[in-house]
Amino acid sequence: MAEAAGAPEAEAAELRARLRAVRHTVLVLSGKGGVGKSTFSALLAHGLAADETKQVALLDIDICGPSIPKMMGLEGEQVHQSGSGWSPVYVEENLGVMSVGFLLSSPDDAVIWRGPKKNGLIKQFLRDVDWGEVDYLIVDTPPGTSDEHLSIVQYLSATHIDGAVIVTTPQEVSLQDVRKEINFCRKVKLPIIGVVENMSGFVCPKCKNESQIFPPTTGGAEKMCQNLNVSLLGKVPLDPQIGKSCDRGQSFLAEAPESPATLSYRNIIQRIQEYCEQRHLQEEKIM
Ligand SMILES: Nc1ncnc2c1ncn2[C@@H]1O[C@H](COP(=O)(O)OP(=O)(O)OP(=O)(O)O)[C@@H](O)[C@H]1O
Ligand code: SF4
Repeated sequence: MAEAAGAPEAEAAELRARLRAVRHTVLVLSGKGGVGKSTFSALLAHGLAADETKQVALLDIDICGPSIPKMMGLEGEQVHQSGSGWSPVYVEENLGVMSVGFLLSSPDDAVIWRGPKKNGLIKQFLRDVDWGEVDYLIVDTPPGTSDEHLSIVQYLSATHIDGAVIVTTPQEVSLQDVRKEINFCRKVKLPIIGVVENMSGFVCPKCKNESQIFPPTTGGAEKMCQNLNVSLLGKVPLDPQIGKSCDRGQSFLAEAPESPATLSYRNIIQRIQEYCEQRHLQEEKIM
């Protein structure tokens, strides 16, 4: 990736110093709102942190609608300042979270900020949060391709990004926006780890029969991924328990280990880990 496009060298050096101990960075994107991107980011973080030998960080840059504090059971928490920067809020010893939600006096406070102020905050999150040694930094972004996306890609290009995961539903309206998202990634040279089709059918908990709630009109994410030469990481079925667990701030993966949605999540998380490890090995070979 082009070195720190948009970030002057001194700034890039500061970011590199701060994020030096981050091994892998994964951005979570979606074309549309409400497709389950923040849920995916939260469960990806939980799933990775289930391995106690891994240190995981979750950064929520959805500045106008931060939902991560509630999903991670951290509502009402505040950011603490230490000598070495802002301290993340920890869910577990190996799972730290930073969100603009921790800076708001009430969860209902609307954050209506203009581009430069949002960009300033994103930079501050990357430069000032003391994550320590981290195996995976997961970044939950706002829907679409906005100023925040450009900023985070520009700032993180000072270090490195393993790639992006794009979350969609099978509906054509959502898939259309994913195509835009893929074009954005290609334009800014952000590698695409793959696409996740969320809310992909419903497995009846009683009879295990699968129904399609959002019938895809053009072959769904699978066909789109084939056409655009992007990996489909997996399909996550609808499960009403996901919303309930998230609203309670609990990990759905731990609460419903046998659910088809959990099994699908586990496969997807494993594929993301394999991708990141592979990329790391390739980078080591180049260096
Ligand atoms: N597979 C699923 N089955 C059932 N409900 C789901 C599933 N995935 C997400 N949800 C629910 O869908 C709703 C929207 O999810 P979420 O907030 O993660 O979307 P989002 O894409 O991050 O939205 P936004 O970008 O607008 O914040 C939530 O209530 C969540 O619990
Ligand atoms: S088959 Fe249909 S009605 Fe019967 S239990 Fe399953 S989802 Fe419910």
